Amino acid sequence: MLLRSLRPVLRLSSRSRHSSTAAPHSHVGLTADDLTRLKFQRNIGVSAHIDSGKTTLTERILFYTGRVKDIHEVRGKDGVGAKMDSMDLEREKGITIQSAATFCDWEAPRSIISDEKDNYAINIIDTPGHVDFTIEVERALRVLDGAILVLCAVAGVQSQTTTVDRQMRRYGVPRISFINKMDRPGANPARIINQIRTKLKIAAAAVHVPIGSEDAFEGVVDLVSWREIKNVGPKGAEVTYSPISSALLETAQQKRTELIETLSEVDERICDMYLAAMDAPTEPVPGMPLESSISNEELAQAIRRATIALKFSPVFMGSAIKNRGVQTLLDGICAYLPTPQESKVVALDLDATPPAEGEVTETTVNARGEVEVQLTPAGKAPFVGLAFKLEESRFGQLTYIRVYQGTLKKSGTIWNVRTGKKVKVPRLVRMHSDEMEDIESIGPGEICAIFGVECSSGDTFTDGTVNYSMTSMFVPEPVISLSIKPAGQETPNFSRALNRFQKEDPTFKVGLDPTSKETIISGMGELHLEIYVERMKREYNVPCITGKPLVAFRECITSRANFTYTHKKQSGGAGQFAKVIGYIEPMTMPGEEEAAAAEGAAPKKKLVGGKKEARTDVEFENAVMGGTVPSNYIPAVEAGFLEACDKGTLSGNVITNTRMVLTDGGYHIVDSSELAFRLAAIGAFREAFKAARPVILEPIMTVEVVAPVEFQSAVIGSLNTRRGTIVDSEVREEEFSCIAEVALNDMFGYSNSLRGSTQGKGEFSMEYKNHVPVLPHLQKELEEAYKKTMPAAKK
Ligand SMILES: Nc1nc2c(ncn2[C@@H]2O[C@H](COP(=O)(O)OP(=O)(O)OP(=O)(O)O)[C@@H](O)[C@H]2O)c(=O)[nH]1
Repeated sequence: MLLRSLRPVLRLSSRSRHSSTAAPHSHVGLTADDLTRLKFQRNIGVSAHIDSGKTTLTERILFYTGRVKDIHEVRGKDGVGAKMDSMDLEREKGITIQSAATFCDWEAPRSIISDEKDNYAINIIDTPGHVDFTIEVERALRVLDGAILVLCAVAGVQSQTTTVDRQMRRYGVPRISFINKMDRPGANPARIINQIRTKLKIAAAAVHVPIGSEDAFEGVVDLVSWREIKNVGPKGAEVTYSPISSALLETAQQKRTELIETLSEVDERICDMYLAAMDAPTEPVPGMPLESSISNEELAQAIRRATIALKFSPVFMGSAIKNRGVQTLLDGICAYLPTPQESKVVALDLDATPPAEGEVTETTVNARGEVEVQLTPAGKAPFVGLAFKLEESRFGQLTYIRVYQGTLKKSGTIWNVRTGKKVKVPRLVRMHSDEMEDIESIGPGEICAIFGVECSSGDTFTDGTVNYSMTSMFVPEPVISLSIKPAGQETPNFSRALNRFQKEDPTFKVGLDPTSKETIISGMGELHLEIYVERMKREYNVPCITGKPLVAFRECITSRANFTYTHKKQSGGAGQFAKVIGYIEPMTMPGEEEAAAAEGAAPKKKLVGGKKEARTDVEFENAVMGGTVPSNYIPAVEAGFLEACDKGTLSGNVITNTRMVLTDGGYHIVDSSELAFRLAAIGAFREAFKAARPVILEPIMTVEVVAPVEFQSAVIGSLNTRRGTIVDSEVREEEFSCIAEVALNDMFGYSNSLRGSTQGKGEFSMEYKNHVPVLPHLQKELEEAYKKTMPAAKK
């Protein structure tokens, strides 16, 4: 079927005017071998809010699939720690910091009720839950075909669940929801499903009914295969199947009907079957609901179709820690999540030029005017792979690659599309957390790692016969920074470590404060930076002293302002002359763009791989007519504008959301130069900036606090004193949660204060929401503080 669906696309590219490079190779179709391999291949991620049990669940998956011999708990008493938390810091803190890749094999039923089994190969990436490490989730989802969204049976949809949901939408990743911790007091799956529907706005329905609750949670009724599934024996390794007991039959019938009804809203085929069953009810199969004319297999197919079409999420239930429901989830992964062939993967053809305006062509061009090609996961197609994660290992740089088409071979040669460099693949491995297995070659749809290849995160590799680039990942801007210096003598290890971290993690940035000459590191939160400072000490033997964390303020304008500026210098030798006329204006009103991004809109960042990364939050437009500024000086004006945007004049922070339009100007035949135009642009911009009612912006965070109910007023009181706005709160049986929006600047020291006010029982998480203008008194303070750091002449 896929061959059929791909064919039109391939034909289109071969017919298209410009896809001369793409066309011949695109004809490489999928062989029978490819089809079989892909059918039994799954690439999935495990993502969720902090502490939902992702690592505990992955540990079970590895145990039941035979990848690890025993189960070790996160912060377990045996002191070993979970396999996927391989860093010492992760094991000490009991949190996942880096995503870890592994793979396993699973024998899943051939059809939903069949006793015959097929062997599936599953690549799994366990991702961190903490928002400070969100880039890890971002890059994992970029290369995965499906995901398990883990939710706590008590806490349900939490702040980071919504972030992960947004990331899944951004990359079009279908997901199974897994309600974990069904053993907890207060577990309430119906409430969680309702939250998935209302808060994540996706159709969802249970495919399970729990058997027993809290401590007595024993297993599930599977509504599709219509039987009870329980785990027995040591570590729940044995799975037993039995008919549904009479006590649960009625609930199961209702829930199966609910499942079919929910599916009918998003899948036409099951809707027709459901209506037909309603119109002419057949004699119900004893013990089955009314619409029993819909077979188990038809129901399973409908779930699969709707899940892959991103319209539905089947909800599984279990308790990872009590070893319940994990094997059934594995069966679900194989049954409902897509094969690599079913995920549409698009690359940019850098050799193709987009068709002229008005030209009728079948070339696919995206919103940025780039020509897109669809990749075919055929083993014989030209190799295309994406380096999505870098890691320093004992043997040198380890680069994780998702192979999209073609085959990657050990000792083969590959091209880095961004740098144009040819490199040999000295060693090819499959990763199992921090262990690896050497392999000779790897086919499309797979995830592997290569050694000793210099590249950056996000680079595309090909076999050199195609010039394709995978589109970029969304990279959030840092919100916090601090100064750092070695505690002792500065050794080369200091900059070596910072360079490496920067290369591995695009959300970690290193800069130099031009005034204080201090090294400044910035990132996604206090924990993010704290982890890197700790790693400097442990991995590079460079203990460091850090300054107070500072919020990443930004500056922007709020109105339009015109400029007419002449840069003139006549002091012996050649003179300098450049005149620029135009205006600056806000691109959107402050906060608007972030709000759009928060809704899951396509990221505005340009390519990370393939072309040079460029700023897209500021814009330059050349509207000069009649050559009053010769075209060879225009790039210099743009460069001047961008340089001016690096440092605002209010507080020295980066300027954002600003467009400069050059409409007119003047030049001198002898005295004009690129330098003169660059300086003119800087001068013009600074002058117009003052007139355009500039403001300083600060990051606002969405903060979620969960604590026992008795501390509710203490928690709300402390959020109020931090100028927080409570946007949502929920009281459950014993605990309550509340969501507030608070300026990051007011959140310093919050973890200590929360610990104090809740006897250590409260937990919080926060994530970046948007930047908004600071209050006038803070703006004044920041401006004054900045003026004091300026040399006297510049004030
Ligand atoms: N009651 C109960 N506790 C669980 C269950 N699964 C995990 N836990 C506990 O929840 C805590 C967090 O588990 P992890 O597996 O580290 O969660 P995580 O989502 O990987 O955490 P991060 O990666 O740090 O976000 C640990 O103390 C686990 O023992 C479960 O099914 N029931």
